[in-house]
Amino acid sequence: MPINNCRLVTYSPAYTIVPTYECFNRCSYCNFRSEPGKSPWMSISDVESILKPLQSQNICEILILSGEVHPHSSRRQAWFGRIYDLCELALSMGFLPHTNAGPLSFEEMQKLKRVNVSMGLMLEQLTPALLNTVHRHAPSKLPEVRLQQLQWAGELQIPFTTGLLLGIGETVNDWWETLEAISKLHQRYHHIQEVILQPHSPGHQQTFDAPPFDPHKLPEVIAKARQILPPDITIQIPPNLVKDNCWLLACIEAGARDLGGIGPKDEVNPDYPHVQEQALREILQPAGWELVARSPVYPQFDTWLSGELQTAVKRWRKITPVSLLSEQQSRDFRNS
Ligand SMILES: O=c1nc2n(C[C@H](O)[C@H](O)[C@H](O)CO)c3cc(O)ccc3cc-2c(=O)[nH]1
Ligand SMILES: C[C@H]1O[C@@H](n2cnc3c(N)ncnc32)[C@H](O)[C@@H]1O
Ligand code: MET
Ligand code: SF4
Repeated sequence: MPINNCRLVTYSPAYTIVPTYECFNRCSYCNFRSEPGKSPWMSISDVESILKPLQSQNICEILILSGEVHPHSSRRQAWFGRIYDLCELALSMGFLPHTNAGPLSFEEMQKLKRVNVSMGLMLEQLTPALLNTVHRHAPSKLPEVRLQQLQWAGELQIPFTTGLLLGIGETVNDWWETLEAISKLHQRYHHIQEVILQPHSPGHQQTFDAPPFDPHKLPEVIAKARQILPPDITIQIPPNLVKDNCWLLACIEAGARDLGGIGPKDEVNPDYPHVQEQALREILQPAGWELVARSPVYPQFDTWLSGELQTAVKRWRKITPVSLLSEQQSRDFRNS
């Protein structure tokens, strides 16, 4: 089949490191957090022994996903320092780090840019109504704090991942408003590489008593998001949270083109095992979609990275057929 007619869907071969599960926020849908002081922090040598055997496994991304220490806590500096050191270690071992550790100060973001090829933070939903419900005890989820992160990422030229958590008590109109806000910031800074549309998926620990987001609604949300978002932003959906294969395909037909980081465990949704590469291929191929590995930084952002990071990324570009990806992106762009 000529390359032009390939229909491509990407994913990032990834492994997740959790510096700590402790978090001063209590989002009521969370199945990840533990109480402050109750989760030991990962040491550099712990992580080194985890990463060593992964070096021969074609895993490119190390996702650093963390619970949060309060910005005014006396432990904040040590927490941040640990995250920085873990990123530096992963990089020195040949991996490409992507960090989502909640909201950071401008200076913290500036420092982490040196050791991350991209970073991320979900907007969840911008409506302040959630501050009385799921986010009542989660100061990090203040809409203005989250939007500020996206703006700083733009100012600092950090390739950025953001997204919406669907089904946490928001209205349909709230989806479009949150997507419009992402769109607006991207038009100013051109820094958003992907938007995750994440269906709320109840787990064993959460106190928020609501059903999973109805997967039948997802294709419709994706189609409208595709209209609102600029064409150079990729829409990502997590395949482990869209159980039915037909609906996964419907999401792709509706405009999703990426399946996110895939590794041995989804730390955020531990009750929903990641669907592995081969199984995904078997769902996609009969419908004419080819699954392709990508790196955690999209090729159009390579020039925003330091020389050292660019060298690390180039090693992976040799194995990932990015020429195919750029081809698809420009095609999607033309068709939009
Ligand atoms: O396995 C997961 N990966 C998650 N990732 C990883 C993500 O799929 C990749 O790190 C990016 O696509 C970069 O390759 C996130 C990254 C972010 O920046 C923000 C939110 C998430 C959420 C999840 C998640 O719930 N589960
Ligand atoms: C890392 C991201 O994971 C998402 N997240 C947190 N809890 C859940 C859940 N129960 N179901 C789906 N996604 C969740 C949030 O959007 C957070 O920002
Ligand atoms: N605590 C961060 C956030 O909510 C990232 C991990 S959430 C499980 O944004
Ligand atoms: S979702 Fe993130 S911020 Fe909220 S409690 Fe869980 S770890 Fe903390």
